[in-house]
Amino acid sequence: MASRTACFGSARPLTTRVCRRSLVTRASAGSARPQRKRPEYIPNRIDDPNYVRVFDTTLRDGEQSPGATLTSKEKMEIAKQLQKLGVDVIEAGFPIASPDDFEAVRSIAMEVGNNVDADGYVPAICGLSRSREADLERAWDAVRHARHPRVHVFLATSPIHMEHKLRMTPDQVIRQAVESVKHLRSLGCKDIEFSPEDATRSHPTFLYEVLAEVIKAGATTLNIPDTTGWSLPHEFQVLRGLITDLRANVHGANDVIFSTHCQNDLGLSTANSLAGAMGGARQVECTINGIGERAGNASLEEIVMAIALRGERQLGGLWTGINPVHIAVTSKMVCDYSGMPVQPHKAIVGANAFAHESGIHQDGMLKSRDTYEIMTPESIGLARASGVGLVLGKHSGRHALSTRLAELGYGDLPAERVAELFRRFKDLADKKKDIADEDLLALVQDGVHQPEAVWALGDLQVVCGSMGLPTATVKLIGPDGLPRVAAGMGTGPVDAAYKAIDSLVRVPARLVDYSMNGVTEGIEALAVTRVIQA
Ligand SMILES: CC(=O)SCCNC(=O)CCNC(=O)[C@H](O)C(C)(C)COP(=O)(O)OP(=O)(O)OC[C@H]1O[C@@H](n2cnc3c(N)ncnc32)[C@H](O)[C@@H]1OP(=O)(O)O
Ligand SMILES: CC(C)C(=O)C(=O)O
Repeated sequence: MASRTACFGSARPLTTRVCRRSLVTRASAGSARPQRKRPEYIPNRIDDPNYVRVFDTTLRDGEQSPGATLTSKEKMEIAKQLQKLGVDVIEAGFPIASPDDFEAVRSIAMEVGNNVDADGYVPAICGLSRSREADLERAWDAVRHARHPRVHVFLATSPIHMEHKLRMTPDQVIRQAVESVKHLRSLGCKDIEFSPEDATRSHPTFLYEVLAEVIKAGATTLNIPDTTGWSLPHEFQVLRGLITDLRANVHGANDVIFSTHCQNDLGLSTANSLAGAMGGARQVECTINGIGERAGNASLEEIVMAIALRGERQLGGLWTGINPVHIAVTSKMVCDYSGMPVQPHKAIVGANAFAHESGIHQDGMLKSRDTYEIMTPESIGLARASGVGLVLGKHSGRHALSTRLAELGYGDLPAERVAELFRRFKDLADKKKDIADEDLLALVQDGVHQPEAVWALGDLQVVCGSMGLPTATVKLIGPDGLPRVAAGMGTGPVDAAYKAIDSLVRVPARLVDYSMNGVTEGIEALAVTRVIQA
């Protein structure tokens, strides 16, 4: 236990240093690429043993999210953005699914798949296919004009899928998998990914057998899909054993890349993907914002930032070619085009990911940002909306309020005035969830321009509707501090209230005009009221 504490104690500052050096520098350099040059794209080999390929499947698995259909134009825009982000492989769709999907994959392969970026890099473009000749040919047709065309063929290997869905015996599955890989080879495809669907619920010896056979047939990437999100991270790490066995026993297994594809049914997709990478996978499949079938897929931004922040020291030196400064824009684009909103507390890209509402946190942030932030918003391409991202609300303290007031130009208010504003701010925050800048300005200006109160409002009750006369009952606290109550009737609720007030203050007047303009937004908004009496 003692050594564990020591380990965590010494790791934190180092992590922060890594973050500051490798991310903030990169973020401030705008669109600069990661400092290391990523290895050349070779289908079955990566020349840097620590480099993890990022395979983005937003346009395929992501699009399988119910309600997330993308048009071809939107897919093209996203693909271009994914290239900017630095993904290694773009799975652009499932070409047999529809003529439109075929066309989307084909045009992405032609355009993005041949667009050499400033560093001489072009992403591989991949099409998904079932283990059927017509599918394979359609997928190959769609991607073949890319500089690095890839076909991803899948066939389920778990007993439940083989028996109930495919209605095939294990022998038939092996034969069909091998024939598919060979067929792709015969078409001229040299970059072949094979996925034993539902791998994590497959029998380990059968899984081994299928993988060994497809390696011999010519597959270049072997993906281990956790199709139902069933796996636990420590189980995913046993991938190391599978890889070691295959490499020791199967000719050609040293020249293939292993991959993860983790669904999020138990919320473990990021953890499983990282465990897989620790186990030897050098490709991670993921989607922007974690969208995907059912509970979604592993989230690209989570995996990438975990590797960026912790890869150097805690993940054995792993790194990716992603330039995190493009994450925020990509996330927003996918959110807008897919219509899949990002939950506010989503890691990395949620609206609250860099927001601080509690007084103690805000105090810490004001003193030093790394008290509560392990990365900067700038590192993922977000400009801070204001100051250090403080959200003022009922848990905020004086430090945060004074800082925001100073940022709004009220840095020289006397201490008593700040104390009074703090009290009114807390009252308002009890009624209103977030206090916006406009709320604060209204509070400050209200105090500055208010005449001194002689009568104070105690309570007010108004009854009005389509039946009868509007009536108001008002309780006022007089100059002597004593309460007085009166009722009035009027042409409307405001007129009735003023009639009641008039009867108490005994300054006869007639309501001439009344208007109310919202200063802030929402149902708890502050408003400016204008009353003209004669
Ligand atoms: C785990 C995953 O995410 S896999 C990807 C899932 N994505 C999608 O399904 C989206 C796109 N899909 C589609 O547009 C359609 O399902 C199509 C065009 C692919 C197929 O449509 P249909 O021919 O009408 O078949 P349908 O979808 O109803 O049924 C699937 C068939 O494929 C078979 N099948 C499923 N997986 C595979 C596979 N990997 N290889 C070969 N056949 C398969 C099923 O057993 C079933 O066969 P059957 O018709 O002989 O019973
Ligand atoms: C096609 C495969 C990789 C897949 O999406 C899954 O198994 O979830």
